[in-house]
Amino acid sequence: MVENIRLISAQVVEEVLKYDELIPVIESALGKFSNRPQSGVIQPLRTCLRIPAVDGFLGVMPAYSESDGVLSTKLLTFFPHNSGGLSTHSALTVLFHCQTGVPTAILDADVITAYRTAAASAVATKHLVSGSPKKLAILGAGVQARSHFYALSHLYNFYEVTIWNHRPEKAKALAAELGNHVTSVDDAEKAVRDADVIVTATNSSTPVLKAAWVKSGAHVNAVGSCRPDWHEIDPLLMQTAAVYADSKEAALKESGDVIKAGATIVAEIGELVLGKVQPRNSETTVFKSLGIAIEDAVAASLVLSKLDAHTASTQ
Ligand SMILES: NC(=O)C1=CN([C@@H]2O[C@H](COP(=O)(O)OP(=O)(O)OC[C@H]3O[C@@H](n4cnc5c(N)ncnc54)[C@H](O)[C@@H]3O)[C@@H](O)[C@H]2O)C=CC1
Ligand SMILES: O=C([O-])C1=[NH+]CCC1
Repeated sequence: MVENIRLISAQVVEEVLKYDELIPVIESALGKFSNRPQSGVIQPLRTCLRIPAVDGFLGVMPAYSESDGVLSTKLLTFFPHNSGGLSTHSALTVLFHCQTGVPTAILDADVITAYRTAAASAVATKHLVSGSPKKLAILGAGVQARSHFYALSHLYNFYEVTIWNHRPEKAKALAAELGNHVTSVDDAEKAVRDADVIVTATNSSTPVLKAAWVKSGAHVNAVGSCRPDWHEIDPLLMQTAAVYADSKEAALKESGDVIKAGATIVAEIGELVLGKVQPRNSETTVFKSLGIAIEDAVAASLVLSKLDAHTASTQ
């Protein structure tokens, strides 16, 4: 059995996974997730095994989508104190044959996690922001900061992009890598001033974004602090903005931003995708992203179908 399992490296994933294909796939998955089980999606809340010694966790994230023909589980570790070039998140996705249950592939899921999370934020932004946002601000300068820049830039032509990080040298390096309309800003308040779209993607356990800094009508993709006792957003913003989530169940159990602020979730992004809920114009919005297993399942399936198409075209 093990000899027939395909092993897909991060490098191969990076070569084939493109936002023009991934964003619609994630959009469809979010819709199906919010219409489960009728849509054929089955996905429980992930199991997070805490590792107190390193302040981290091991997450187990199974998902099944009948219509996509995909059964998978992602195994993910978050070790926030990793340093010296070692990434804080490590992930594998295992795919199984839907009829036989036989494992078919193991994918390095580091790149998938970076891309599918940013693709979900792109979907949320598309449904919650009207018109053409001009300024993007990113708090954090790690893996998710980079993937969010590319996914959101795939949808919009930002005139200005600012990056803040608690270690300014990382923000400077990322800004230099991303292009000449991207600048690093040492003060988080200045970085988000007048921003139309804000991304928070840090490992902070305390708020990095204050309500008073956010322009009225702006949209925030709140990507970090996926733990019930960590928060990255000022509770006042969570209480006053219209808050959306990828999963209401996950937001209420896993998100310190939601739990500590006692925030109300207006709707899931999938409900917007399905047209079940209409966004209210011009309100300040927050997308509380936790990351859901169905995103990993369909992204992994997309990678394999791209590889299969490539193989077929070269035979
Ligand atoms: N919603 C989702 O689906 C996903 C969420 N995440 C979360 O997004 C966040 C960022 O993830 P990555 O970019 O992969 O991590 P990373 O480790 O690559 O980057 C984290 C960034 O946060 C900064 N940082 C670390 N400690 C900080 C502190 N105390 N205050 C302010 N900034 C601090 C680092 O300098 C770095 O710029 C994490 O909280 C992670 O758990 C990650 C993957 C998926
Ligand atoms: O869904 C995911 O992969 C993650 N959510 C929080 C950390 C990683």
